[in-house]
Amino acid sequence: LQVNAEESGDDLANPPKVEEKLGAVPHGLSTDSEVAQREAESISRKTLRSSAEKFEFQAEVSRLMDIIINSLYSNKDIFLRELISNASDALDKIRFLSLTDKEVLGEGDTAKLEIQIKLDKEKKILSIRDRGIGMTKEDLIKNLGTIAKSGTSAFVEKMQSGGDLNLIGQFGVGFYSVYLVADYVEVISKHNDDKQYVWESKADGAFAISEDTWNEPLGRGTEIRLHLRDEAKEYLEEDKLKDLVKKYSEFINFPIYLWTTKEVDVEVPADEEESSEEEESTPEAKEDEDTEEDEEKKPKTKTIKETTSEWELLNDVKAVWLRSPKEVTDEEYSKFYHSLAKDFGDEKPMSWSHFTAEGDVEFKALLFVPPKAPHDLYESYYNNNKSNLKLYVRRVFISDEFDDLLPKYLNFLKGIVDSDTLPLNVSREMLQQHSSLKTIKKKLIRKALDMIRKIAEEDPDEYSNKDKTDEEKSEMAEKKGQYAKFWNEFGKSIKLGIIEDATNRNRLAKLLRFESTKSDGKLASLDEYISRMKPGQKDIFYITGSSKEQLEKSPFLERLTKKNYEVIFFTDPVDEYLMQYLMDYEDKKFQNVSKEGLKLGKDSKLKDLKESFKELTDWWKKTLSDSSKQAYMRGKRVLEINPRHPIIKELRDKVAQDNESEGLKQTARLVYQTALMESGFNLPDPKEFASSIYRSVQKSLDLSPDATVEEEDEAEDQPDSEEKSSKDEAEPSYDKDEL
Ligand SMILES: Nc1ncnc2c1ncn2[C@@H]1O[C@H](COP(=O)(O)OP(=O)(O)OP(=O)(O)O)[C@@H](O)[C@H]1O
Repeated sequence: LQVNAEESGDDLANPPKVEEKLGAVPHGLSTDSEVAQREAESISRKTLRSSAEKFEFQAEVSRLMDIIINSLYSNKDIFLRELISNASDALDKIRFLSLTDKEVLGEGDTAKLEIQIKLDKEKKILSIRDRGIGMTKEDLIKNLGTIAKSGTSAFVEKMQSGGDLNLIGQFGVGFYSVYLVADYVEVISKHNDDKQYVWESKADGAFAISEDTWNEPLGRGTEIRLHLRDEAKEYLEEDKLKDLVKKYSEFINFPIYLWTTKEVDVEVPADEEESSEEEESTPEAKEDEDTEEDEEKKPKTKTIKETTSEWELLNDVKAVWLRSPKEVTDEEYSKFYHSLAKDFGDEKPMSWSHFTAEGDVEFKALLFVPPKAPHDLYESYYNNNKSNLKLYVRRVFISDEFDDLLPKYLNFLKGIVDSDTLPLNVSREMLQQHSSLKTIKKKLIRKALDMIRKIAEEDPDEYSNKDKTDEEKSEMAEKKGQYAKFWNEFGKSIKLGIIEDATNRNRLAKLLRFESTKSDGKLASLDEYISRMKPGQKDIFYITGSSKEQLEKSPFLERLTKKNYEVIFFTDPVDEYLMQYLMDYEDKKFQNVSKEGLKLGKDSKLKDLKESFKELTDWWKKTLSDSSKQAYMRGKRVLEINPRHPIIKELRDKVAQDNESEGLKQTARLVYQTALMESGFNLPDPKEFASSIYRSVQKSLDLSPDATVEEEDEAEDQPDSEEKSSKDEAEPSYDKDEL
């Protein structure tokens, strides 16, 4: 008998009620046994189970809950999407584990990856259940109360300064929004590694945990029961819940079911007495006796109302990124972004890029530029490589914390990547090492930078739209000011990109914006700067400082503005650092106008040349003095250098082209090293070497010191000291006599 009982799963000491076995009692909602237990303990919703283990919430969490429970915030709906999103995350986690171990899913209903919502109008309970990963006792204690996440205090601060509760999900504390609508909450959870537990709290500073011996076993997963406040009764209406799921959770990748109850008309056999009574009491029946007689031969039926319940699927499980971009509307993209980014503000994403990459590595991706930067974008910038992209492999969610899918400076982007090329049944660590990731990253960067460039191109404030049709112009009007908005939110990321990403430096420099002496209070780009350069102006001038106002008073600036040169204001603390990396743009060098010895116009080339040779000569002299007797002896056999020497010729050509990539200094060093090698380490006489190269290069550039050091009109305007230093520099500092 016992063996049979075990097989059937029945507990003889505690036989389940017939209704439970048939599933007539809505799953997991308060059962009679629980009510009985609670009544026996004389516990009302005002007290927690006396037998439970009690815990105090961490102080910040407690403050957060106080804020939520006392909030007058009118949009209380948000709790549902937060719970559904948590349920979906838990399902993603178990599905991921099942890739390498099928057993974890269990069998029968437990293996169904779905979300169920049930309402109990009588007891005013709304419950949401998932068959996700579940929580162990320890998880319940840590996740729902004792470990405050970094977002907790940030969110509390935000709320205290009038922030929007709607953004709760972005701070990673979405669960607590349940207290917008409930005054008592139970979380029943079963993890594969532990027993089933109940967490409960009235948001009064404490929560309790008990091993669950009275509810229906969940198999695996979590059920959240919200005991709704009186003023939140609307969440017991099926239609309200259907609307909310449609509105907020349309893009959840697991089926969401609602247990719906309907009254339907059912034909049932009418009983004999009833039908004869009816016949007698109906006068018309007598009149139509003939017809009635005919009908009497048929079985008598009647229509009655019957209540039936069934699971109704509320969402269409579709992956937006798998659809063709032509089929997806702007509104759908926008809604998908909100659900993906847990950003339920009113604003649309600034832009998106939906594409399929083909070739060796195939993947689909959908990237978004959010309307606003998240609160903690730069907080842990230097030790956080995690991108905000969700990685899927063949529709299966793998991770949203994948390292290095995008470079750090693009971490403000949100989106998903779904690859068919990556393997499914390997660990996250192995996937992280997969060679295809490099290709994916490269393509994502390219697409991301294109998407940002388009924000600028479509912004009428950025480019003249005189060649556009009226229709195009009205479309563009919507995008007015978008790039300035982008720059305001994410400009720093672009600057960090210029610093970190040498490969894409030029592309990123195109996206750079700044104010300048000629930008008229607006933002300007480097291309605009170049288009306004004076004839003969070779360099891009900039000045750095803490504010535009302070810089406008700078005497260095005055010298240039007098001559109508445009000067860029770099006022962000990161700009100094940025300019160490951004050496040139479109063959134009950047010149800091507050550096000593600034030359305007073509003389800067000569200055560079002189600097190169001075450096070269210094280095040379040092080499000579450092070298041993042997080197000195070698040096005595002087290498004959003449202008026709191939190395000298190469140097001349490079200087004449003003080859930016090599740089004069590097070229000079290179030439000297090569000369050394070629001469078999016979060191030439430094004086002779320097002045002969100098002379020959000068000749080829036709730069006679006297004629070119200063533009004539400039010399007049120079303050005395600068004039002097310019003149000094006019003499080659490594002329024979000086050396
Ligand atoms: N249904 C659930 N199944 C399993 N674990 C859950 C469930 N709901 C919540 N949790 C756990 O509780 C934690 C806290 O949830 P909470 O909603 O406050 O934050 P979050 O899910 O991390 O972030 P967000 O609010 O952005 O969704 C989660 O990180 C998760 O570990």
